[in-house]
Amino acid sequence: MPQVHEAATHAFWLAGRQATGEATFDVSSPWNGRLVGKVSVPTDAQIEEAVAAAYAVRDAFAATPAHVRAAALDHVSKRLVERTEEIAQLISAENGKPIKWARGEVGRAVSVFRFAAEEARRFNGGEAQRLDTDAGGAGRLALTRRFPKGVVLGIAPFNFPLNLCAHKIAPAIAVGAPIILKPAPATPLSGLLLGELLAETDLPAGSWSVLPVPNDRMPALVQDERLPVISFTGSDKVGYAIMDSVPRKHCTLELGGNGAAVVLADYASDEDLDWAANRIATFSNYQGGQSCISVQRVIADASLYDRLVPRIVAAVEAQVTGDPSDDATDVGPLVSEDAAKRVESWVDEAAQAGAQVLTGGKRDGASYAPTVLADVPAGVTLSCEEVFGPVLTVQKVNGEAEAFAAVNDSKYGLQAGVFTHDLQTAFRAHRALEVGGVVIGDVPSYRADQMPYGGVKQSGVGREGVRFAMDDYTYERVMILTGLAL
Ligand SMILES: NC(=O)C1=CN([C@@H]2O[C@H](COP(=O)(O)OP(=O)(O)OC[C@H]3O[C@@H](n4cnc5c(N)ncnc54)[C@H](OP(=O)(O)O)[C@@H]3O)[C@@H](O)[C@H]2O)C=CC1
Ligand SMILES: O=C(O)[C@H](O)COP(=O)(O)O
Repeated sequence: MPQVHEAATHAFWLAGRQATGEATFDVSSPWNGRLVGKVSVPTDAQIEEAVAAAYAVRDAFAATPAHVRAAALDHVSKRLVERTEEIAQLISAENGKPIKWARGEVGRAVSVFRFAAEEARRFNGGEAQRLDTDAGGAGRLALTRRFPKGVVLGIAPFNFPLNLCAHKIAPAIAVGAPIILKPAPATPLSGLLLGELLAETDLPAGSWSVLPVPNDRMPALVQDERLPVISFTGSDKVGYAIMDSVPRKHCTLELGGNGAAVVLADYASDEDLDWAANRIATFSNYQGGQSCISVQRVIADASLYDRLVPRIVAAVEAQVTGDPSDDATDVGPLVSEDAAKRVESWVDEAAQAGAQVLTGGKRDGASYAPTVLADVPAGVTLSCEEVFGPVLTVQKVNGEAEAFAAVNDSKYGLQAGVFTHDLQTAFRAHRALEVGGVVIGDVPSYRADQMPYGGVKQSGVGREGVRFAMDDYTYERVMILTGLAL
């Protein structure tokens, strides 16, 4: 069985090579407090060195042949496959994520790098447009290709310590944009391990760095004019603070959500309700609910509400909680005891305001029991904010229009799931729901890594998903050829 590098001091990656700074911080398991590793913190001079190197290499990197970038991406993908078990254990140890979900995350990162390799080979063939549609354009042709906007600053959160780093790095390499990645301080080890794999490639020095920069030194990096693109995943509070502080930069913000699963009247057979209940229970609790597309709100038609809710409660109670390293565990701890205390306070607030706790509602250290609430009053925090914990609310509605209005009654708009068999309803949902993605016949928590992913309203701006992030990191530059025999 491969071993996680216990309590080793992890160097960071400065312009493609390992380096250490003057200080370190500890990374501990949220499950048992065990020290998982120590991480070296870059000094100001080292951060400057990484930025200067990325800036200096930007033109050369953009001009790298596609096969070089694709080969590097393929290499990382293959090495992730080879080291899957070790990396899954690392994710599980630093994040508290159950090992089966951690293995799934590594599998997704394998795909992200593979998709990026494929896209790198296809990217920028150019698009020709004849301009002789008017007399003034006779003999003229526009050739449009995309070029990097510049060095990318990627900021990743703790909930998918590997794959959300992959979603920043892989598209940047695919387009030839240098990237400086800041992993989340709670879970930096997976992002640093990605550096090990990148260091095995022929990518030019300076084209990538992984720097665990403390937050108090982030504003300077965010303001740095040599980094014109910021790709951030995390809370709306921090994301918008960053964007507001640099209004002239290109910011992609992938922020929170309070994902809704709608169960409509036609989804009423016993088989339908069992499927919906099981999917809802699984995906309100996966990664302890710490995914911005986890199910937070169930919006069920009144005609089936009384048959659905007991099934959901039973399926939630069947979730296996406990040690994240155990293959059988479905739900582990949250990222920290503070996070679990916050979830506890929101559930307690809702209960005091009249909500019924149908199951769960208990905390043990950093672990919070999978929880279902009904009759949650509109004004409480749980009704308005992203809970980011293993908690779901159930709500009764009359008909499709009321259900869709309830989904849209949120400041967030990331993804929604609609359980229906009706094609017309599916199209109406697609048109009516103010979200970045509508999943028909399943929960909102489905993300394929190659599809466009991102939100509207407070859920963010811009799209990730390999090709879409590549578009985001680049801009169109047109070349007009003249005097041609078109
Ligand atoms: N959309 C999503 O997937 C996510 C949503 N969230 C939501 O956010 C809540 C809080 O989680 P949290 O991890 O604190 O999320 P944050 O938004 O605070 O953190 C996300 C990333 O941004 C970093 N960061 C924090 N402050 C700054 C800053 N001023 N400048 C640059 N980078 C900064 C964080 O580092 P550091 O950890 O040191 O603060 C981390 O790497 C969650 O409960 C959840 O509701 C969180 C994570 C992901
Ligand atoms: O499945 C995923 O990739 C995540 O849910 C996306 O990450 P997010 O929770 O940060 O959106």
